[in-house]
Amino acid sequence: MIETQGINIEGVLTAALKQVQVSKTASLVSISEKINKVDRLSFFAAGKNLAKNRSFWSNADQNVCFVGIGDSYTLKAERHSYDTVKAEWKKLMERTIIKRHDESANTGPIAIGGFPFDEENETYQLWQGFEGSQFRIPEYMLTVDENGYFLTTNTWIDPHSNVGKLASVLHEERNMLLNPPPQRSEGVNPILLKHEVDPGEWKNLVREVTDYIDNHSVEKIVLARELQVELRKPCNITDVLRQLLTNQKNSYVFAWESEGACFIGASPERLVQVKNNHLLSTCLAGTAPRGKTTEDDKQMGQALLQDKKNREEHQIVVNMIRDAVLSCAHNVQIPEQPVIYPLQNLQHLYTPVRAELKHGYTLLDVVKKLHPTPALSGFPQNESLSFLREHETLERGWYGAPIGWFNRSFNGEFAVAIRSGLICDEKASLFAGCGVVKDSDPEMEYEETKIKFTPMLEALGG
Ligand SMILES: C=C(O[C@@H]1C=C(C(=O)O)C=C[C@H]1O)C(=O)O
Ligand SMILES: [Mg+2]
Repeated sequence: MIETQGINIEGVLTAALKQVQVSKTASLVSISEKINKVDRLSFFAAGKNLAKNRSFWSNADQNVCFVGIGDSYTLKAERHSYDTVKAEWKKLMERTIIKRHDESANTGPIAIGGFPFDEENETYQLWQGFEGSQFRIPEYMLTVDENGYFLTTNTWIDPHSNVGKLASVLHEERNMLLNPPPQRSEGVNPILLKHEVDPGEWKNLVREVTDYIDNHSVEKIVLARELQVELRKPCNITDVLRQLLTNQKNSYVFAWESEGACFIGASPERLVQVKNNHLLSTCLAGTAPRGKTTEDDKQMGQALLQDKKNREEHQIVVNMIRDAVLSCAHNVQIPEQPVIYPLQNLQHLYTPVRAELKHGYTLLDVVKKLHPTPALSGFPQNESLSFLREHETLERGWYGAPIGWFNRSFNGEFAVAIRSGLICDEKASLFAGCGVVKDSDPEMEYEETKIKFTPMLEALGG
């Protein structure tokens, strides 16, 4: 018999086998337990020996963290993603056997993944492996939260499974992950080449948008651009995560590997969190650099709070999120004025939105209502999306889209995947955008996007 930290895996699987032999269908078995402290990045790095696809998520307060190794199941949807994912997840949960030996709300079968920025977009040159919406339940998932460290093991069992063999494989792999060799940074991997994709054309497009806003009933359009980077050696994702976690406070840090590529970033923008019907969303738009001295910095923050153009950019987001949240929640609370949200390289205008979800709505319904907010597409949503489809040459893929997780009862959280990049070996494409309103100046918007590349550039060693 194999015992791990008080949990008898073979026993759990034997009981599960009896169940599936009665139902005659395969089931996902999800076993979670409390474990001793393990370094999250060492766990992530050790996972490379076991599986191609790893996932990483840390919330902005760094008190909820998931590290996923492999996929025991991947949910994919190309169309009507939110409804499809929701329905498929419910079906999967009905045939999942859950054994929990812990007190955390963040263990058991958890789906980690993302939606595309625009479902209508079907050209996937850059984004191979990230087609449509994809959520995975990792084979092994480390949870780190306020209650401690937990391991969830997710495995399939069918009426013919050899439980003894399965248990011994799981045991061996878990041992490997839970006793990882200590991780040290591989050192600097210098950036050899930086290539901004058509900056001149991009500034022209900003001008075109301001003209367009003057002549149409559109208030804001968010334009994004790409910076291509080449490193000396293939990128070490663990090192990039370490940099982001250390330097980008107040940010969600995420990584999602697929087909040899990794989408990774440190986003300050919460889309929505749902915890037992409590909803928390965020309006984040309006940007200024950080000052060099404390005095300077404070003054720049004050100037941002009073700047007409940035306040307009921000207010458009607040209005839309308020309407979207009102349609599915009550007790909606939104402060009158934004405050400053400070980041390592820049500061934003920030307004939190709190509410109670109405009966019948889930996290995914709210994501559907919110995405894309005017912080990422513009306003009105349809008009700005049509403009982007016609004029933006960048393939946004998962950039600017909801990325996050949810559990069996649809508690979870999504961030907006900005300050991010897609890395494949020694090559990376970084993305940054900005809200263009009628008073936008192409040069200033260009500078704004330039600073938005810095979190990823610094993390890559530039
Ligand atoms: C689009 C991005 O950021 C968004 C645009 C902002 C702005 O224009 O002021 C600020 C925060 C984000 O909502 C990005 O970082 O790529
Ligand atoms: Mg802006």
